[in-house]
Amino acid sequence: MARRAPITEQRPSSRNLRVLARLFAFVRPYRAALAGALAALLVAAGAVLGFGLVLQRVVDQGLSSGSVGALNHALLLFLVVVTVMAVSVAARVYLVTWIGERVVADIRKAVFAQVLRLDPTFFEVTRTGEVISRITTDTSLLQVVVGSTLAIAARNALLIAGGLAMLIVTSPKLALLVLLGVPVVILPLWLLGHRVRGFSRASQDRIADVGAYVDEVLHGIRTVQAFCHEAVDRVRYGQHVEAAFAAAVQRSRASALLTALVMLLTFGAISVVLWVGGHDVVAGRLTGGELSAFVFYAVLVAGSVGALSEIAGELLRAAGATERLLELLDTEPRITSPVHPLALPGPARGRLELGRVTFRYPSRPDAKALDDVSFTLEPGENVALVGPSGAGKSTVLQLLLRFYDPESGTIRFDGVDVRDADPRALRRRIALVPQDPVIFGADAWENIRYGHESVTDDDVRRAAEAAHATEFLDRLPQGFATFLGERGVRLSGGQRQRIAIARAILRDPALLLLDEATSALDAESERLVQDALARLMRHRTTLIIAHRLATVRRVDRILVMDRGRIAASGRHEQLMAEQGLYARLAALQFRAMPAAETLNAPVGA
Ligand SMILES: Nc1ncnc2c1ncn2[C@@H]1O[C@H](COP(=O)(O)OP(=O)(O)OP(=O)(O)O)[C@@H](O)[C@H]1O
Repeated sequence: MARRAPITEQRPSSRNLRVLARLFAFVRPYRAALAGALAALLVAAGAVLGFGLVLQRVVDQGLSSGSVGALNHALLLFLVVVTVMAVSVAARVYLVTWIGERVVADIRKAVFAQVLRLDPTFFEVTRTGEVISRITTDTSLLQVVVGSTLAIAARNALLIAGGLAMLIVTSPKLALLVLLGVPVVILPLWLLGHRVRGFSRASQDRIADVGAYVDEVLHGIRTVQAFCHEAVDRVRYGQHVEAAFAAAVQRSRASALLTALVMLLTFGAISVVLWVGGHDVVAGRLTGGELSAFVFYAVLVAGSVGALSEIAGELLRAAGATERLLELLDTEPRITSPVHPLALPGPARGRLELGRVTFRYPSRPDAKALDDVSFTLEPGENVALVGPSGAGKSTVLQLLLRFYDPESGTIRFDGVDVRDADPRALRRRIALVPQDPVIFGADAWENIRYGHESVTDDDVRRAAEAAHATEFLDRLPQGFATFLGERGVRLSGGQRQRIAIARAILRDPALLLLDEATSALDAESERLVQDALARLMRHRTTLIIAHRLATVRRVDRILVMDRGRIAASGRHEQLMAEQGLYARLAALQFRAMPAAETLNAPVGA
């Protein structure tokens, strides 16, 4: 369980704004809804500003004049403004949330589709938990931002602009006073706000650590328990949690201080305005209504400035999340289809040719996993790969499926260099029966049909019969409709293999890749699996990583691999007679464990 590097570090915020602009590309398809939301936003902001005027009327005409009619009139106006505001706010909330949810749904789909395109190298250098967190947490963060924060920001910006205008209209002198006071209020808040944001980021990173640790431990929970490692994990997890707590406390402290400062400074400023304005009212230079309206606008502007600075942090966080998502969307898979892929000749014959293939795993550039490997599989030929652990057998299969490209040399399938073909077309002609087949959380029909959705139930059943899988599938509670996989019925190793064989039978591939299970099955399962495999391999080009004597005896040819090279090739008897690596492996294994018949233990053990 090696720790792998996170994909991105935090970047400076100047890039973040550009990133938010790119996010707009996802909003563009919903222009109509966006226009509606903007209109609602403008009307609502207008209504709020209108309140000040209504207030001024209520005080000057209703209250000061003592006329009940004027008061009624002013309050009626008040009700009209309230209604307009309520309706426009409702429209704004609905439309903006809708856009947010819609955009996030689109981004989730785009990111997931992208992740499915990426090649194994990406997953080797990226923690799975991190990819999952990008698709879930990062997109949720975006949803909050697109679905509310951005609208709140726009609303506050409008209120600030409109409020300032109304301040000037109501009393230019007091407005000038307020404007002079703004830097005094804003500067300390801005400075402290900056610190709070830094703490928030630190706190988020700590929370990500907590998540990553849980992910790692839960994935390896059986190993953790088998090695009685729980106490160590408990302590380490505790440390991560405490670090997250400490970071959160630091953030809360700064943010509490910020809140107090906001209140003191804004209300202090308002009291100065009230004091100066009050003198003007007493001297008759200003009406009571004007002063009321002025204070209303001043509070509105100050509140909006405060709200804007608060959500600035959230916007930055969202910019970070967006950047990580966009980076994922921009990642180009290393294995791609050429612009004009060569069609593989039809009908498929299943001829395979490796010419001087050398390959290193991108994550281990210092070691050659395959070193100048050449061999040919003629159509219909059954060939076994044997060799000690780490010899490169699985690597050959990975390259044939084109999960990686060789560093030098070529791989030809039916005469076409696999790099010139569409990888999907190539993979459709190949079936892989892995050592430990994956069973998905679906019923048996779907598990066998996997990747071959168009075939009928009858075909699935026939494949299952040929794979000796009907025997156990029919005995399940709901037969083939029984839910298998993680949260369904757990299948035994032999049963999983037979499902995988049924899958391969259904694909009817030109090339069959088989990674024989190392663990010994009971005699009955073993016989059924071997029998199913034998049928599948008949008249079909097959490359099999063989661990069993029964298998190597049956194949046309054996390739012995050692340290990334082909050390020898031939039939079992021939290789035994050569007294080389194969004979040594065989002697060690067959003498020690004649029943298990395992071939690929380390040499010289
Ligand atoms: N994803 C990977 N990244 C880096 N190195 C790898 C990766 N997979 C395998 N290797 C290395 O490549 C070499 C060949 O590995 P490979 O899995 O092909 O051996 P193998 O013959 O199939 O062994 P086994 O019988 O134990 O499965 C080994 O040294 C292994 O450590």
